[in-house]
Amino acid sequence: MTDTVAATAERETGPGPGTVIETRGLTKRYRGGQLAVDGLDLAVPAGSVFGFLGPNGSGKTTTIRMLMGLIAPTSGTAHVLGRPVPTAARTVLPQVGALIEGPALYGFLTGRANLVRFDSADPTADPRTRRARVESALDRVGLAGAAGKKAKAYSLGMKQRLGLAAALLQPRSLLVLDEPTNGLDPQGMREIRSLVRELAAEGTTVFLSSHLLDEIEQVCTHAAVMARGRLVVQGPVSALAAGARGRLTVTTPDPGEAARVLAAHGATGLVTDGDRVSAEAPPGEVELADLNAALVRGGVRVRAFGVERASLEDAFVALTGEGFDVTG
Ligand SMILES: Nc1ncnc2c1ncn2[C@@H]1O[C@H](COP(=O)(O)OP(=O)(O)OP(=O)(O)O)[C@@H](O)[C@H]1O
Repeated sequence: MTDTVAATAERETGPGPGTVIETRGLTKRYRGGQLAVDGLDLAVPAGSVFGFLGPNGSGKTTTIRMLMGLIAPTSGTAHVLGRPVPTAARTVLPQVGALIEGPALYGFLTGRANLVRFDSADPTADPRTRRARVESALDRVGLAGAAGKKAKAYSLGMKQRLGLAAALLQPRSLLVLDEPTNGLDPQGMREIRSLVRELAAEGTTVFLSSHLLDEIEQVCTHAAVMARGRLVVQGPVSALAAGARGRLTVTTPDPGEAARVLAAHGATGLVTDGDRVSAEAPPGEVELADLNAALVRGGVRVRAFGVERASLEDAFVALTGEGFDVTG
């Protein structure tokens, strides 16, 4: 209700003060005719870690490229930090750190020398304080020890961190990261995720795309879900997951009987897997204790009984009717 009122007010006055990225009807049709992004209305709140989630090909990179002024939308509008893009891209983008499609590094230069190069390419960067900025960015991403090595000797994770260091040479109000953990090993993923959390704790809004649901659940406060170029849903991660009901799971040596009793009590979506029987969690008015009592009355020996919290994956499946490639 409140959201509707706020959304209406926003529509009349342009982007809200607390919104760092906002799009209206943003659409991109590539020259070949492919409709990559279709009428996208995105609202990224300031201070959020915003996950832009969707399977490969759902339009995430195309959206990010429009937000960064790299390609023009076919129709619709986009505002970044309150300014329209691509029109105001030159004034707004210096405040945005971006890591898109892997950093452009020179393999024959050291990590440090790569950063010096990035910093020198920034006309607003004072050369007298360059060294300090570079060292602080290296330190920030945990590369101070490896700064003297050539970039071609870096692991993928280190290259990704060097790219982030480049994005962090200047203080940024917004970081836009396209699949920042793609191709990284679990350790590399953990490092990037903890860095994202640290940056967010300092007040930087982070917008990151991912096709990994568990990643979004681990680091993001908010998320938008894309499927085939369209926005499926957006909002706080907790609310998205809560939108899907969890699953009731019974562990028992009598799974056949348990399934029969649950079905007799109206349970739907029954799945039996060894000694575990699960079903859609019943609606709120059904008292779980009564269901458990019915199982016991029916002669089912219950080892464990409970409702598992719904995950964002459950929400995605419920919303799109599609499975999700969770492991990448
Ligand atoms: N330059 C292009 N010309 C034509 N079609 C394109 C172009 N770039 C992307 N597409 C198509 O647009 C759709 C959306 O692609 P996009 O790269 O934005 O998705 P994505 O969600 O970022 O996926 P991925 O993670 O695989 O990059 C896909 O069907 C893709 O094939």
